Amino acid sequence: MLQTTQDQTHFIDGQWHKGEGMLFHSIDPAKNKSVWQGNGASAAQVELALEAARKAFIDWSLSSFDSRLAIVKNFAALLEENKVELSHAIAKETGKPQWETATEVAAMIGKAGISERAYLERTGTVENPMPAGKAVLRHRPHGVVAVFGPYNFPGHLPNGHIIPALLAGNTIVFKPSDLTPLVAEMMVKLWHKAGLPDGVLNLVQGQVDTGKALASHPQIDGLFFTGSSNTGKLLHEQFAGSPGKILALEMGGNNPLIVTEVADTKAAIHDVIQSAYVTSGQRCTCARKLFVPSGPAGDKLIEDLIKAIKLIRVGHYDADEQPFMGAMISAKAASLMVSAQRQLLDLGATSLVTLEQQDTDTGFVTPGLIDVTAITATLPDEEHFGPLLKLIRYTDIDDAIALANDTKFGLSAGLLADAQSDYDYFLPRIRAGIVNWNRPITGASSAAPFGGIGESGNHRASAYYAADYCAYPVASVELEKVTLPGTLSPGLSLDIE
Ligand SMILES: NC(=O)C1=CN([C@@H]2O[C@H](COP(=O)(O)OP(=O)(O)OC[C@H]3O[C@@H](n4cnc5c(N)ncnc54)[C@H](O)[C@@H]3O)[C@@H](O)[C@H]2O)C=CC1
Ligand SMILES: O=C(O)CCC(=O)N[C@@H](CCC(=O)O)C(=O)O
Repeated sequence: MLQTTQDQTHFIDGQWHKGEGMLFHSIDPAKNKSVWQGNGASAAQVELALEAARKAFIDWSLSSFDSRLAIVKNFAALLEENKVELSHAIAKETGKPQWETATEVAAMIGKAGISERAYLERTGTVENPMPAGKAVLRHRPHGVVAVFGPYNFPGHLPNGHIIPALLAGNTIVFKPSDLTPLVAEMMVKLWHKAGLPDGVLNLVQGQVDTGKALASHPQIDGLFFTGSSNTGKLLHEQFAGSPGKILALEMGGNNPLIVTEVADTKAAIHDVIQSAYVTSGQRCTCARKLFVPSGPAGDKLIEDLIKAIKLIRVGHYDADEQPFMGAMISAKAASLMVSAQRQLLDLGATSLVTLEQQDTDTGFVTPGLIDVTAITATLPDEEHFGPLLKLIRYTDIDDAIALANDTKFGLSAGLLADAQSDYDYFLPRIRAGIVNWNRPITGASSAAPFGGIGESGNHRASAYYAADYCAYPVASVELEKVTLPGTLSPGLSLDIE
């Protein structure tokens, strides 16, 4: 059922089509083997997908919430049935270890129930009595929306837009990352099997040209994007002058993690590693800057952190002894991390644990820790999307917080501190959409809003709040019969007979 062929690349109006655009393929970054190949969707095929979504919109949006929910539940049940196959495909296409991709599929399954609750709580129907009649709040779907997904969670993150969008009654054209087409194809096959009517969810695969054709098309009523800030900003520019279209951007971060005083240094080291190196540093929430106090306690923490980083197992996604870190998404992404490290060293940083690409044909890199204390004034405010953590030593917490906030991004931030008073000080001063205390800053909950400030997003938080951008409110005052009010406004008379 989940087999792939080159003739089944795009799913438009309930049918699989061969692509008419550029040939592209996805590569297993751990084994350097081709996983999937096909031709991207041409602009004409993108157009067909949008027409199909438009045609399907009326019936889908008028169907009952319960009937839409039933299909979402079928999909969740199919994910459960196919979880091993899907999690193995994610591992193969991204290099992430299978223990981790199993958690990705579990998050996808959990999204169904969470989105149902969010829909009812945030966008349900509310009635309030009025002196004459009642006030009713309802929500309507936007229409045809485009969903763009990133490669790092090729199942979970697009799914986090797709499920709430469908529950709200929108129809969709989905453009996944061109690095993970297999996972997208498998997901869409499961939706079809779940009973989604033709045209409600369409899949167009391809590279930037396909993305541009979709994002710039006048037929979309909205676009839900998870990906890099660079692409998100391009989309934002493209949407300028279209205030009637909804744009939800979930983008990158340059996230700080500050340590003050902690008794259990092993626990602190665990939380640092989980924040910086999980998914080989390829989470938007990953810690990029670690602030540790100057002095002997900080020195000891760093000494132990270095030892622990050197013990992190890096390896194949399917190894019997599972690694903590798999390969990065591509050999190119790995070599970009080596270059980023080189650039920081050239600026005057000191390597404490050197990130190394294990061979130039694969995405394997070892985790790195680099002391950038001497170059904070010239530190580039860039998201280095990989396992390279920058260390900054500080003496004054206000300086540390100021440096932590000295970024155009604002996605996640964390404090490791035993004193509640430290957190009380930190929380109102740090600028981020996710602020954690004594917990890793990765692994955000789908049951909470998920989004950042600055260039991390555009105030359209996802996860629990995705319901908000999937529907617009319609406020009505209603009275069953046209009725004359008891008192007329001054100056009005209806003595007309
Ligand atoms: N805030 C959040 O929720 C999350 C953000 N991210 C961010 O995503 C990035 C990694 O994902 P990537 O796949 O590299 O992102 P990306 O921006 O390269 O690609 C995202 C999607 O946009 C498409 N695309 C790329 N250029 C386009 C263009 N000019 N016009 C239209 N579509 C275009 C891609 O094909 C893909 O489907 C990181 O920056 C990470 O921080 C990742 C996960 C979660
Ligand atoms: O979208 C949700 O349901 C919750 C947010 C989430 O799962 N975040 C993950 C992955 C996102 C990323 O960082 O790429 C996390 O915070 O680890």
